[in-house]
Amino acid sequence: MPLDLAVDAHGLVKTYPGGRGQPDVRALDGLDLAVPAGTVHGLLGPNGAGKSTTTKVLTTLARAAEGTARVAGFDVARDAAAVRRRIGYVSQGTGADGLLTPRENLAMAARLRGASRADATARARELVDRFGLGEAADRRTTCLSGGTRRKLDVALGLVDRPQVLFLDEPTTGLDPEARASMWAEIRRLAGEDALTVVLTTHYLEEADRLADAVSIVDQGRVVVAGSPDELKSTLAGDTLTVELVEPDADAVRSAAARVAGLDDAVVHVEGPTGRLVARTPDGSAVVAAVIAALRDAGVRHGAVAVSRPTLDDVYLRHAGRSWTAADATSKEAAR
Ligand SMILES: Nc1ncnc2c1ncn2[C@@H]1O[C@H](COP(=O)(O)OP(=O)(O)OP(=O)(O)O)[C@@H](O)[C@H]1O
Repeated sequence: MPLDLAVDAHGLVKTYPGGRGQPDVRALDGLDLAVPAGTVHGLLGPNGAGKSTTTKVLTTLARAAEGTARVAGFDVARDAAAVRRRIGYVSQGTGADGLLTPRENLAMAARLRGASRADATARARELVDRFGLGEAADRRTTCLSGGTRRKLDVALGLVDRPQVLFLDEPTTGLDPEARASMWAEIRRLAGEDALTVVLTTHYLEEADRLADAVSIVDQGRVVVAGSPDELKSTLAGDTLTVELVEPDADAVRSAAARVAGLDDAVVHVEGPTGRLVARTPDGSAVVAAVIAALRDAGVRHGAVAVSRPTLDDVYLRHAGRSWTAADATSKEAAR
């Protein structure tokens, strides 16, 4: 493995038993991942894409049936203990004891990892300062806001001074202000300590704003990887979005197919409303033709927008379905 890769994984496969006579679930289906040391890497994918399973394999909590992975220079299967000494892992649930204060939680975590009482107290103080926990550091953890509790979770992942920190959905459930504050914190951590951060997220905006590079995961594979800007710049042209009223999806699709210069058209219907999203080399040149084609097909429409590519469009191009549709499908499947 090149020394500058903090994570280097090839062909990871992991299946879970389906249960109740259902077929097995292939959660990872040949997943590759390369994360340069000192960077923030986003594992981005809709619900059920395989992000958490990837994190579990890389943190030695689960074993892949096939493939290899090295983290901080060590093989996750053969040198699991060496990997564990070099990583921090913050899962989706909290690891903090609600009855203790953040300071006590941090000191206890350090003690559990073998620190003397004095060292544990000093490490807790350092992390309290670093995360700006202030007076919240000495209040019972259950009394804190969601954002502060999540910061404590991240601080707990850093008690052991890891080289690689894995964060599973660090901002799910946080309000926009707490989310922005967490983003700033993660960026600062990576910048100041040459720490490598691998975070899973299903927020496109989070990956776009925070990550040096992203791997877009879909159905257990990485469908495309690169910096958010690189990925977006591979998509020339514009995205055209037309809001629809009580649409008949087939009629919209065939209307879109009749418009020259409209690619990757996807129709998303949600109850009485819907949306047509398509790629086009020049949005302003096709707007009139799209509206005319929809009218001819008897489809009522609302606002029409032309925008520059987003990561949503990158996902659409590489996964063959829109992000919203993929998320909706996996939520449906989970019911
Ligand atoms: N313990 C398990 N037993 C059976 N199936 C599982 C188990 N854990 C995950 N799966 C399935 O494996 C697939 C990948 O799940 P995973 O949790 O890795 O996805 P994810 O991208 O992290 O999704 P989310 O954002 O919802 O956490 C899904 O189909 C999921 O239902």
